Amino acid sequence: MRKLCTLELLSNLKINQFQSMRRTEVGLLISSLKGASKIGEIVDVSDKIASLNVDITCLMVFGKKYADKDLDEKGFKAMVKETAEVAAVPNLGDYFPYLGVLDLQGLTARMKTVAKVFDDFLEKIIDEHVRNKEDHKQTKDFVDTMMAIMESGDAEFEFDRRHVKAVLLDMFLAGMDTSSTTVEWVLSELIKHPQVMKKLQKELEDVIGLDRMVEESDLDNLEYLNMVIKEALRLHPVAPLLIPHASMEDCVVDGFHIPKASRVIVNIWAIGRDPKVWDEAEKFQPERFLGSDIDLRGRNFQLIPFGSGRRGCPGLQLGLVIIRFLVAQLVHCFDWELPNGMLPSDLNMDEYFGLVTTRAERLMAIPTYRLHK
Ligand code: HEM
Repeated sequence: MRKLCTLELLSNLKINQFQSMRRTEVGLLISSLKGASKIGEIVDVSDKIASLNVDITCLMVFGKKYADKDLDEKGFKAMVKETAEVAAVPNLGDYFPYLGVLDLQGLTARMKTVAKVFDDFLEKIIDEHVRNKEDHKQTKDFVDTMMAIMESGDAEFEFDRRHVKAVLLDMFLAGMDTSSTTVEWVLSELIKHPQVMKKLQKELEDVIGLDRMVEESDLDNLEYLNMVIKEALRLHPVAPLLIPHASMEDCVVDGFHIPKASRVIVNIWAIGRDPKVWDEAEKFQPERFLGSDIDLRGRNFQLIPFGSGRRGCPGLQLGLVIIRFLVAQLVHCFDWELPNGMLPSDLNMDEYFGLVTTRAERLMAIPTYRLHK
């Protein structure tokens, strides 16, 4: 199943097919921020980024944008937040199975409610795709791709409508919060460190100039941008405990005996701030990656925001394209100021813990447009 997703949904070819969609959607965000810039409006940046990511994810997975009310009266962001929260809370039933049936924390009940909402929504979307099957779309969304595999019978394992729904939900949840939360953290760190912001803007000016907007094809030429993103992911890995793993064999790690079938939780948040590994670990200093070959692909265990190995994130490439493109646009097109004369150093960086760890407070800021056109 994982191989199928990697090859059919998250390959470079598939990522590139959605490039013009991302360009259009990010363009819409920039236009709306430009409007805010004209009147000096304070913008809820967290909300703007999250909404953009809901749209990008819906278009890629389901083929069209959905309004909040299409999911449930609570809406997408609230339901995704609820899912991440329920999934992250330690469940007593996992540790004392005889307590599981009692559901003392009410987690099973909450999970069932969330599952029903998503299931109804996915059933509706699949039915729509079946009805409109004859439409000849230029780019197949994830539902089309999964349904085609199901109908062809080519999968070498059981693959029916239940599996299609499971993959769609996985892709939707995994892709939604992670990229937008990372962009929020990167932008927060940049606003908090104006000298880093200036240096990144200078790179963007040198490579792109001020007469046109950034394109995805520019991203490989933006070295400092990559360093900034690595540094933000070191301090703010959005999945601070990765996803729980299980040891397949008895093993010894760093002198600790880990019996087969133990639940293993890797605290990458702590690794990212470990003073034994990083100089001045608490400081935001993208320059630490200058000339270093540490990358984000899971080879360097001191920096594994996407996990590592066979269960590492298969959406890494897609996630990085979205983050790099969006951060580059936001920083290239605008200067950012905090509201009510707040100093950058006073920006609150508290975290709100969940499977995905977000900012505790929304990021509010005033954009000023800085391109020539
Ligand atoms: C900033 C963006 C992202 C970050 C930081 C991130 C991070 C992670 C992490 C830490 C894991 C767990 C790895 C482990 O436990 O070893 C994971 C798993 C996963 N990610 Fe991502 N991810 C991002 C974006 C995406 C996107 C865009 C998608 C797809 C649309 C995606 C799909 C998945 C899936 C399906 C898994 C489960 C893989 C498995 O269990 O085998 N991720 N991700």
